[in-house]
Amino acid sequence: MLSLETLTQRLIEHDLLKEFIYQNQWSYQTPKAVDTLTIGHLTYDSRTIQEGSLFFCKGIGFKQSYLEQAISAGAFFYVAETVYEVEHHGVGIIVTDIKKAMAVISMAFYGYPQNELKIIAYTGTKGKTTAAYFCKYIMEIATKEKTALFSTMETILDGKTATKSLLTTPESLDLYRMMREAVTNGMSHLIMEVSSQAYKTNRVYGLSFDVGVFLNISPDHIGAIEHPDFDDYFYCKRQLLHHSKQVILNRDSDYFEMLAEFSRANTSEVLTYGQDCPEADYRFHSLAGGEFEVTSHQDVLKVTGTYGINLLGDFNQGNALSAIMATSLVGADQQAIHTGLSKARVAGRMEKMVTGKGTSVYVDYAHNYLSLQTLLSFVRLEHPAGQLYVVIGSTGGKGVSRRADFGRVLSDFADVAILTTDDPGNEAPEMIIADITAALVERVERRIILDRKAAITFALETAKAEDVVVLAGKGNDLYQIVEGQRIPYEGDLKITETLIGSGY
Ligand SMILES: CC(=O)N[C@H]1[C@@H](OP(=O)(O)OP(=O)(O)OC[C@H]2O[C@@H](n3ccc(=O)[nH]c3=O)[C@H](O)[C@@H]2O)O[C@H](CO)[C@@H](O)[C@@H]1O[C@H](C)C(=O)N[C@@H](C)C(=O)N[C@H](CCC(=O)O)C(=O)O
Ligand SMILES: Nc1ncnc2c1ncn2[C@@H]1O[C@H](COP(=O)(O)OP(=O)(O)OP(=O)(O)O)[C@@H](O)[C@H]1O
Repeated sequence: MLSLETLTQRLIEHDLLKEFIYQNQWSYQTPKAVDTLTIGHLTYDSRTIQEGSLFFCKGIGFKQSYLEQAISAGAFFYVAETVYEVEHHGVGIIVTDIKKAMAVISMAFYGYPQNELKIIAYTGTKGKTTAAYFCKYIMEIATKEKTALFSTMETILDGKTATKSLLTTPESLDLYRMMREAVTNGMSHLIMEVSSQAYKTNRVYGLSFDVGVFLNISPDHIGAIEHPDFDDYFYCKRQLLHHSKQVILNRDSDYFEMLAEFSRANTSEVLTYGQDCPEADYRFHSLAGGEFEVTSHQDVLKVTGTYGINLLGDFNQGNALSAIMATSLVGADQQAIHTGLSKARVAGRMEKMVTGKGTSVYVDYAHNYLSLQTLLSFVRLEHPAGQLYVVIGSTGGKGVSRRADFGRVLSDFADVAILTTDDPGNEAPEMIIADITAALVERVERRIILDRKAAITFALETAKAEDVVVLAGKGNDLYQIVEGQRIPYEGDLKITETLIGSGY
């Protein structure tokens, strides 16, 4: 519940209020006749109105007819950036920025649940989900299942029940609604991923985190519906550093010095980590068998020692170290950290299988330059002999620059590129593939097989024992996005398991 009076105060504090419209009159003050009213429900979807709802008119695809539908379904309040010529007996609240206003109103409506949670927030081009899951496994033990999670893959509000997420970072209204639900469920901690889009579209406007972790940065998400250029992408991403009480930075990240400067401008609580990096506050060194050793000149967190994780790749050890530091900062002890990390699994990330004839097969969610480059260089090091087969496509409608990037990375590492379908959206997969092959050097053998299952089957059939097959891009996605629809897909993992089971 929220009184109209409080809502007005909050909007004024944030300099967001333009005017009220009530009975065709405008005013800057709350209209007298309604200033004692309270708001009992918020929504930005005209199909979910309740009697007396406040409706947010927001979004690129917004139409006046949605407001008309909302009013006729009983919305008494609407918030918008412009006055709409509609028949309305309720209150129009006109603001300068609808997404900021939605964030400010939502946090007030849900009673500032962020103040009742210790929040770890992750950003970076790659590794957010993996590191968030490392934290989740640790905090599950440390808090006895009182940790919520908002990740790209799943949302957990009661410490154990996972539902599929729609966005990496939810819209502000959903964010605060879910935080409140988590608090009501007894959660004390929250781990969340913060995308660059979340800052660009003010989903996290006004929100501060207890610990903010910046993993890495590399050009991505640049295109018509995301960021106009790298500068904008990087600017949005580094906003996390201004909104975190304590910051953890990866010394091995590009632009580290700049990130450190931004962080220090906001907080003196900056900790760094890195691989075999003497300047880092915490360093990790890879040992045999997937273990790694953490050392520090001054172990304020009391976390030095040897740890083991199930995920391959030294980059995942870096992700794990960031999780060790972040969870320690919010109260996890070393025992919980050890146990949590040893149990952690992240579906579709670095899952390795071996076929009957002995070919190693990796299923991994790598779907941009940084991740594919990291993945293939790791696989090359692990399997220096034999040919490297890569089954890969690229998404339609967004991240267009990834296609040429994939061509370049495949040129550097792959022997055989099997080009296939990966969420083509409204584009023809053949055209996406043509963009990839345009950047592919002659040396790399190529084969176009649009049906992804057939492409995987071909790779497993053709690769010899000493060869290695990488199935990149889809991770554990069980759908293909085609023309706005999620079409069910068996999944790279399941297909591979079935093929191996049937004698491959
Ligand atoms: C730019 C942006 O923030 N887009 C999100 C945003 O869209 P929008 O505000 O423009 O709204 P819209 O979908 O155009 O619809 C307009 C409004 O009409 C309403 N409506 C619609 C139909 C109707 O009958 N009645 C009605 O009221 C809708 O509820 C909506 O409020 O709000 C929608 C939910 O209301 C999201 O689905 C949508 O995500 C888009 C599709 C999306 O997928 N964005 C991606 C790029 C994204 O944000 N990705 C990042 C991860 C990227 C990374 O890895 O870094 C993420 O955080 O997920
Ligand atoms: N620290 C890292 N550096 C480079 N690549 C990484 C790192 N961590 C993970 N990856 C690669 O990126 C892929 C995706 O990992 P993950 O899902 O954790 O990242 P994400 O940041 O959540 O990605 P997205 O924004 O696409 O959801 C992994 O499958 C792996 O190939």
